[in-house]
Amino acid sequence: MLEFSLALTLCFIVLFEVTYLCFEEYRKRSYPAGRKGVILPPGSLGLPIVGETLDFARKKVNFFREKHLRYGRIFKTHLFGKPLIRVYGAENVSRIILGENTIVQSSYPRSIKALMGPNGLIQSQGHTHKTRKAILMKFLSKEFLENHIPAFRQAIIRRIKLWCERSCVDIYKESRLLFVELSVRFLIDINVTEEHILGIKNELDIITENLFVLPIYFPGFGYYKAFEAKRRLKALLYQILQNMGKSSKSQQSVLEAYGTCIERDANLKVNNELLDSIFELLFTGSESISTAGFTLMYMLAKYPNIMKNIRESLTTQQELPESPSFAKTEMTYIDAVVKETLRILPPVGGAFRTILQDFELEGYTLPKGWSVAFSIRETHHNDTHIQNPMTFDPKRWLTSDEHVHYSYIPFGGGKRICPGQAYSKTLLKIMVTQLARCCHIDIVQDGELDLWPSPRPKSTILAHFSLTRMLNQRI
Ligand code: HEM
Repeated sequence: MLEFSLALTLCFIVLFEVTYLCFEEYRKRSYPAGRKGVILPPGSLGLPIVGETLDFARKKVNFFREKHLRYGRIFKTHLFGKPLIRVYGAENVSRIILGENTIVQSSYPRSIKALMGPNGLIQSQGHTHKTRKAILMKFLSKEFLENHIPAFRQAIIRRIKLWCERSCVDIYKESRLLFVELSVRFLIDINVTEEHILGIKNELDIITENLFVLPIYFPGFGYYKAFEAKRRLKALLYQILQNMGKSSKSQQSVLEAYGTCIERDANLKVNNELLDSIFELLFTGSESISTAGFTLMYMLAKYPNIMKNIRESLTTQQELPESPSFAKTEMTYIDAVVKETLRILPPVGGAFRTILQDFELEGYTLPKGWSVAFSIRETHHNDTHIQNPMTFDPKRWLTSDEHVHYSYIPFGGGKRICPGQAYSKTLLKIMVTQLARCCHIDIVQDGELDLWPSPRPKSTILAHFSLTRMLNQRI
């Protein structure tokens, strides 16, 4: 009898959910139709509820490419249960970025929101977002980073030495390990053990692999695996934070900043909110930068002339990355290599927003309640302000004035601009400098790249690192 009532209740819940989804679907699809003057962007909303998600899952990046080729810079579709408008191009992107909190609001797919939890920066809005971000930006600023440059440099050199001792190296995997290590040491504690770093990296890997999945919390499903990995990771962080306190004051600062910001107990008492925030920072702080580290190493190995140019461009001053001038703003050849790699292979392909009120782009209405995504990758590859966009040419940033606002946006812009921009550029520059000064990189096993959700090898890419000069040597 009990089983029968349970089954009946379950049926009722499922029926209710399906009816609700159908109603929501109908409401969203029909919302703008029939209203005078409303012209929706071209494209198709596909099947009810699933929309065009299945087609997208099959084609990934080619899905967007094909649609943009067919419809131009703006089209409508229906992905992950929501109608979506996708745009690219400096003018469209700037309208969306600058419209934060007025016409649009930052939003992430449901699976990411649930994983990150409500306590972090990415889900906060308005005043809370502004305060948290200001504090974080201060501790990730160039000035603050300069104190840490010698420590970063040592950690990078140590990894490069290990790569040179091996016959070949999986550059994607090693880049992840390097940047997870740097994030953990910088954001949490310099003294974290190698074993803990490996543990954190393994859990982050599971989360990354299961980020864009159906939100089904049941053993065996990707969503469940990601949540379990987050639970284990938080337990690991708890252990590390409990044992902390012996590390240097400057190393505690990022943590302190976040702790204060969420009104943590003054003497480093670890609570769930703090763990969620540290988790978000660790995740965002190692995900995109390790992709950038991988693509940079790949480009350096693929284009030996770029390595040669970097070596030639290194003056004695620039060879010492711990010198303050390293973090200055003038464009050097190394800056240009980093910048061009982030342009041609942006680690974050685009960003999502929820539309708060109807507005127009290119003569089309973007209706309230729908999602809009601006594409960073398509803007970098197709924007008319950039000449020969598919050519990898770092020199373009030295010789011409190609930078038109919002045609180059690897870190986004406006209120939601990436707070890790200075941190990432500094670390990537140190890595490139050390590699160019002391190493020769040969690809031993090449392969194609997948661009969704971020650039990564379809199958393992192996490289051989050989020392051409002693690391750690100042000349
Ligand atoms: C090459 C490396 C990186 C790239 C290309 C990158 C890219 C981006 C982009 C495009 C956004 C904006 C998303 C949007 O507009 O919705 C963003 C946001 C964010 N990034 Fe990064 N990121 C990188 C490294 C980092 C690092 C190292 C950290 C942390 C230390 C970090 C933390 C964040 C956070 C917390 C946000 C959300 C900001 C907000 O909502 O206000 N990122 N990132």
